[in-house]
Amino acid sequence: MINPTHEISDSLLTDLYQFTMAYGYWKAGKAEQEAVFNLYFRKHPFGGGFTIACGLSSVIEYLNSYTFQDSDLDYLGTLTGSDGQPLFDKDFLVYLQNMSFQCDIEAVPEGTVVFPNEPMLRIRGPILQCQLLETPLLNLLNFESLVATKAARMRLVAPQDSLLEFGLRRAQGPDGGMTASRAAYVGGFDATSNVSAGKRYGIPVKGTHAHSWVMSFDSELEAFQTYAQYLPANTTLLVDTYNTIQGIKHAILVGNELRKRGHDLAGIRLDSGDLAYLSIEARQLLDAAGFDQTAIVASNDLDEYIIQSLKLQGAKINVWGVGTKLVTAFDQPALGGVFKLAAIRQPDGSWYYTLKLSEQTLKISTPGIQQVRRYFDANGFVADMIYNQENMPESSATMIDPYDFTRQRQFDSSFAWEDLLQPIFKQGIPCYTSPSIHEVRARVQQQLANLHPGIKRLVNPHTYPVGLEAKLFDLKTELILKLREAK
Ligand SMILES: Nc1ncnc2c1ncn2[C@@H]1O[C@H](COP(=O)(O)OP(=O)(O)OP(=O)(O)O)[C@@H](O)[C@H]1O
Ligand SMILES: O=P(O)(O)OC[C@H]1O[C@H](OP(=O)(O)OP(=O)(O)O)[C@H](O)[C@@H]1O
Ligand SMILES: O=C(O)c1cccnc1
Repeated sequence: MINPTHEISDSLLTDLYQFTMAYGYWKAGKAEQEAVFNLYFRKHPFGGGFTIACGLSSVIEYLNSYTFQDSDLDYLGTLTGSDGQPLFDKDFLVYLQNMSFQCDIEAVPEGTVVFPNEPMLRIRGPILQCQLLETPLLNLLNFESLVATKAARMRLVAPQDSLLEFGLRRAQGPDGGMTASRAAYVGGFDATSNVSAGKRYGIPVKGTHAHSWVMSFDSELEAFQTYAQYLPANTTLLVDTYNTIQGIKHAILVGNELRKRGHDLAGIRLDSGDLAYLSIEARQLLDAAGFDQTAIVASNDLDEYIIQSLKLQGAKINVWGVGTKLVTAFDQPALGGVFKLAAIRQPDGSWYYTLKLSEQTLKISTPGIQQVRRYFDANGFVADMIYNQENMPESSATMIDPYDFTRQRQFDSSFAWEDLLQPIFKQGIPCYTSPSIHEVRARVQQQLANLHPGIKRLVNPHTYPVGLEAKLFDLKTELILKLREAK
C-alpha cells in the first residue's frame, strides 16, 4: 500500500549503520557529547553553475515528529548480529524511547542559490542524534534541491513562457513524484498535472487530454467536439494523434464552435514530430483563423537543452509540458550532498575540530561551526565566504580559495553582506516560520537575478567564488598538516 498523503514521520528512515554507531556512542558514554555536522555538496548538478536549496520544509516536517514508536523499538529489538545475538541492549531501546530531539539546526532558506562546499544545513547537538539524522537529512535535501535546480534551468531558457510539470507517471515512485512536483514548482514551474501535489502543496494544477481520448472516438473531429462540449473552459486539444496539420485544422473548427458558445480555444498541444516546424505552422494557421491568443503547448521528452534549441529555431511554443527529464533529473539522478563531522566538544568545554583527509583535495572536509557570509554589491552577489562562528571575521575579512591559497580577496566594510544560515531549531524547538511555497518560488527568481549571466549558462558556466575566511583557512591547513603526520 502506498502512502498517498506523503507523510514523512518515520524515525527508522535511516541507514542501519547510523543505529549501530548510535549504539556504540551510547555504550561508550559519548551519546550526549555535543557535535557539529555540516551538510554540503561538492559539485553542482547538470554541469551547471548554481544549485537551488530546496527541501527544508520537508526537514522541518520530519523533525517535528521525530520520535520512536513502540513498533519501531520492537523492530530494532529483533535485529541480530552475525552471531545471531540481538544487536542492541534493551536499555538502549529504552534510551531511544525516552529521547527527544534536542539539536540546533541552522540552514539556508529554501529557494536560496547555493554553491559547492558551503553548508546548506548545520546541525549541532548530541552526537547520537546528529548521527541518526545524517541519512534522512541528506535524503530530504538532495533530491528536492536537484529537481528544483533542474526546473530553474528550464525556467532560465523560457523566462516568459508557461512551464507545466507532467512527470508523475515517470517519477521514482509516488514519493518521488510528490517531491518532484513540489520542487519543480519551487524551481520556477507554473503548474503540475499531479492533482495530489496540487492539494497537498497548493500548487496550481493544469492539463490537456491524452491520445486515448481521440482514439476512443470514430474521428478526431468528433473527439475534439465532444471535449469542447463538456469542458469548454479547459479546451486545449492534442492535435498529433493522426496528422498534426489536419489536427490543427480540426481544432480551429472546434474553436469557432466554442466562440459561438461564448468560449474560446485555449490551446493546442503538439506531442511528436518536429516541434519547431509544427509550432510555426500551427501559429500561422491559428493566427490566420483569428486564434492569435490560442496557446501552443509542446511536450515530448523535453529538457532545458531542447527547449533552448527550439527557441533558437524560432519555435512558436509558449507552453512547455515537461515530465521525465525533469522529475527524474534525467542527466544527473542524484545530488552528491554529504554530511561531515566538523567539531566535537571536549570535556573542558573547548571544541575539538575534525577533518576528513582524502587523497583528493576536493574531498577533504572543512572543520568549524560553519556559517556562510554572502557579499553583494549593486550588481548582485559577489562571493560567498565560509567562516567559523567561533572565530568571527573582522570587519575587513580576507577570503582564501581553498584550492589555491594565492587567490585571495579582501572584503572591507564597504561591502554589504548577509549570513545565509538561519536558525531553524534551537535545542529541538522549532524557531523558524517557513515562507509559503509561493514565496519560496519567488525567492528562487530573486536569487537568480543576483547572479552574473555567465554563472547561469547551461554549459561551461563561470564559477562563482566561494572561499574560506582566512582564520578558517589556517585552521584547516593546520589540521591537514597535523593529521597527515599523525595518522
Ligand atoms: N525541432 C526540434 N529540434 C530539436 N529537438 C526536437 C525538435 N523537435 C522535436 N524534438 C525533440 O526530439 C525528440 C524526438 O523524439 P522522437 O523522434 O522519439 O519523437 P517522435 O517520433 O517525434 O514522437 P513519438 O515517438 O513520441 O511519436 C524529442 O525529445 C523532441 O522533444
Ligand atoms: O515526455 P515527457 O517529458 O515525459 O512528458 C510527459 C509525456 O507523457 C505523455 O505521454 P505518454 O505517456 O502518452 O507517452 P508518449 O511518450 O507515447 O507520448 C505526454 O504526452 C508527454 O509526452
Ligand atoms: O495534461 C497533459 O497534457 C499531460 C499530463 C501528464 C502527462 N502528459 C500530458
